[in-house]
Order: sequence, then structure tokens, then C-alpha cells
Amino acid sequence: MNIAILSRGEALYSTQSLLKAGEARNHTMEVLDPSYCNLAVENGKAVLYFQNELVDDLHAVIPRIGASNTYFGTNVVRHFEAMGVFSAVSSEGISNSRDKWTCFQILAKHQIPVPRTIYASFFEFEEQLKTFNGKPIIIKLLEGTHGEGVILTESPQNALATIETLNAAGVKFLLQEYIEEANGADVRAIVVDGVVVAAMKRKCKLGDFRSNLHRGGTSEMISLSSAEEKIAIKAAKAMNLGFCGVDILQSKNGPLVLEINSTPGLEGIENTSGKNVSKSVIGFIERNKKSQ
Ligand SMILES: Nc1ncnc2c1ncn2[C@@H]1O[C@H](COP(=O)(O)OP(=O)(O)OP(=O)(O)O)[C@@H](O)[C@H]1O
Repeated sequence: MNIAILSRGEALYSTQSLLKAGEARNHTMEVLDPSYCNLAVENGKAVLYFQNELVDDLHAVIPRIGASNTYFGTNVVRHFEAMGVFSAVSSEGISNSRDKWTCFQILAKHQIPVPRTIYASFFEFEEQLKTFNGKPIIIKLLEGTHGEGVILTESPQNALATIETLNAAGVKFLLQEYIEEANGADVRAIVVDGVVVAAMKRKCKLGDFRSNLHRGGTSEMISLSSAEEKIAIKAAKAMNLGFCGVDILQSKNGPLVLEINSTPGLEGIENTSGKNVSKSVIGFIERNKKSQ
């Protein structure tokens, strides 16, 4: 098969890992930078050019769309879908997972437990702060990533000052209960084709509450409980994502889905779990091709 990885970073670990996994299965692999894809509708058909060259020989794409390129990158994926090219990550799943509130709405629709979260108009936020009964509150930017844009406020006064500042800067955010018993850790499960293929526990560095590896967190191997495994699979399905990372907080009331990542980094998870996630993604593409 001819498979393209849609990535702006050919040298990145994740891109290289996917390239190698595809080549090991004798597929013709290439990397296309979505920023150089030109999209057209010609004679009623979706057509795509990479710079000036027509791209009409691909069987599948593996999107690795970064947060800084969500709008155009998702359009490129949607264009391939319109051309009948199989995408390992759906354009719908990418755009829905990038906006944290949209993601929570979809998870709620599918009865998937998440931390108590509030999105309200600025006029209502002060009232809504009271519903947290003076407990610490997490304030999150709707489109933050790598733990940037996640703030822990210890008191309602801090929360109000933060909210007023974000509002003055014109930034959209949500309020969320702080799951203290998670103890600065979360679980990342990688789901491919409805199966958890790898998992790890991430722990924050001393003095932080965010477990992101980009924020200096550390990771260790973990076996998921059956409740965690079920919730990860259900969340990926609800988001229509054939390949994604599901972040879970271990709360006293059971696992809570924190977020879905449509472009999960592969370096941390493959090295920590010892699992070849890329091989699973290529297998997913092969099975899909066979069932066509
Ligand atoms: N409600 C919460 N209670 C406890 N800890 C939390 C909560 N929300 C976030 N955290 C911690 O902060 C980290 C970053 O939060 P979140 O995953 O929402 O941010 P992000 O910027 O979207 O990260 P990512 O790069 O994974 O997309 C989480 O991994 C978790 O450790």
C-alpha cells in the first residue's frame, strides 16, 4: 500500500516510528507536510496537490496534526477522506478532540465519566465559582496543550482573579473540579482500532500538579484495571477515533476521562510500555483495506 504520514516533522520520533513500522510491512511510506498540501475541488471532485504535484496514488494517511495547525491540517485530512483515502485518524475526531469543551459534551452524551466541568458566559462565572464550595479549582484554556493553559487555583479569590485576567485577554476557558486524590498523576492509554495497545502512568515533577512529560513529568508502565480499559475504549469510540491517546484520572469514584489526544506522542509510550504502537496503527490500516 502507499501510505503517507501527514506531519510537519519528518525527523520526529513518532513520524520515524510510523515510517519504520510501515516499511517493515513492505508498504511504500512517505511523509507529507500538510502545510504544503493545496486543496481543490475540480469538476465536482476533491483533488489534492502537494506543492504542484497531483497526489492520487495514496491508499491511506496517518495524520499527525499539531495544535498550531488544527484548522488547515484537519481540512487536509477531510480532503483525503473526500477522495476516498482511508485516514487512521478521522478529521471529525481531530476537530472534536481539540476543543476541550466539545470533547466533554461528546463524552457526556455517551455517559462516559469526566471530572465535574463548567463552561459558562463570563457574567455567570462568579456565581458558578460558588458551586465548588471553596475547594481548589482547575481553570483550563479550551485549546491548551502539553499542560500549558492548565491552572490550579487554591482559593475562590485566586480563581476569580484568574478568570478576570483571562476574560480581559479574550481567552476562552472552563472550570473543573480538582481531583486531588489523583496525586499529580494520570494514565495514558493508547487505543487503536477499539483495543488498548499500550498504557503508562505519568507522574508530575516535584512542586507541580501536571503530569505531562513536556512539563517534566515521569512515566512508568502500568496495567489498566478493567474499568480503565473499558472507559478508554468507549471514549475513543465516542470520539470516532481509530487511533488516539485517552488520558484518565484515577479518582476515588473510579476512572474519569480527562482528555482525548488525536495526535498522541509515541516516544514516551513506546519506550515506557515496550509496545510497538506504530505497528498496531499499520495493522489497523491493513485490516481496514482488507474489509473494503
Ligand atoms: N481536574 C484535574 N484534576 C487533577 N489534575 C488535573 C486536572 N486537570 C488536569 N490535571 C493535570 O494536569 C495535566 C494537564 O492537563 P490536561 O491534560 O487537561 O492539559 P493539556 O494541556 O490538554 O495536556 P495534553 O498535552 O495531554 O493535551 C494532566 O495530565 C493532569 O496531570
